[in-house]
Amino acid sequence: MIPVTLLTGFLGSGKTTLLQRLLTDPGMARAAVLINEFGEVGLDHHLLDRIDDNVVLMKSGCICCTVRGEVADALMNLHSLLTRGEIDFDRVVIETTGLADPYPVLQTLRAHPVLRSHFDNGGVLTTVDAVNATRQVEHRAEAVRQIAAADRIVLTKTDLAEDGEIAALRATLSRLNPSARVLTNMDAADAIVRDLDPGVPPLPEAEKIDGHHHHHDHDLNEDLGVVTFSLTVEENVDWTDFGIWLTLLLHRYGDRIFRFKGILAIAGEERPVAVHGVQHLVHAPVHMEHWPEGARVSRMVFILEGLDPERIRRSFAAFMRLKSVKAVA
Ligand SMILES: Nc1nc2c(ncn2[C@@H]2O[C@H](COP(=O)(O)OP(=O)(O)OP(=O)(O)O)[C@@H](O)[C@H]2O)c(=O)[nH]1
Repeated sequence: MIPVTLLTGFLGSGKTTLLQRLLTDPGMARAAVLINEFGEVGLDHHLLDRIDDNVVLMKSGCICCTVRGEVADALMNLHSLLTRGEIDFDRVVIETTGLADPYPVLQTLRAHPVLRSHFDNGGVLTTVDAVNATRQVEHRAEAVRQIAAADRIVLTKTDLAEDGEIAALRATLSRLNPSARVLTNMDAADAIVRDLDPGVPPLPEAEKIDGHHHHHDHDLNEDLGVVTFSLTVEENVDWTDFGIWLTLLLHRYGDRIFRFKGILAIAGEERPVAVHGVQHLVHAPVHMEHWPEGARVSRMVFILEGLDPERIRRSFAAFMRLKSVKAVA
């Protein structure tokens, strides 16, 4: 399986600049790059030094309508070139336009009948502009979605921001997506590349979750805004029931669930099982070796938009017939 890393981030947040730097790392020597740009004529590829057969430019008028098809076609092309021995690559990086929601691309990778057997989720890397992100997060839903979907965040333009601004932004990021690892443009390319594949998603430490974060988003015009919250359960969870509950939940509210991650104590399983997903998409569950912090307690984290966390807590407790479900504040 070939990992596909999604490089996303708001307009002008430094995706191309970062990509250019990452491509100098030996770990990226055999990366194929897809660039998906908004607008008639792509420019970004001119900015990348390494223009060769492995860099494919996708032009996309309206990202929402065409991204799935374009990405799928481009990956299919890459794969047939690979099997014919015309090019060689061991990973793919897709740079999306600054206005893209990463979710459709993740979903394409997962659901496409052919792609799903060749390509794997290689993680979402989101660039966050230390100078402008605070404002973007307040006004633009895409910016929040990109941060929520991230496995790794790279803070860019930290050289232009005050220490206080950076600290405040880090606090905002850890509320919006407590489990994303945050690096900066000051980190060496190899440190960022080494860290690309998400593997088992790290869950936030309990103390990092600070309950309900209310964030007003003018575009969404939802009273509740974006809320991050977590649930803990002491009793074992029945895997089949959980699957049904999660399917029903995502079917009904997937659009409003930017991200969820969980470590579950499954009845009949010694080891913890990690689950995670983005909107309607659930990644394959992973068996972990150890319980983080030693305790066998199920924990789930949700990043919601316009959805009352209490509704999720109640539905989970009722459907699963569990008594010990707590929302962590
Ligand atoms: N000072 C400074 N400037 C940066 C940094 N990263 C990016 N820039 C500048 O910010 C501008 C936008 O960077 P790009 O890499 O083109 O951003 P992008 O996210 O690819 O932009 P779009 O594709 O238009 O969304 C360029 O002028 C970069 O030189 C950084 O870490 N520090």
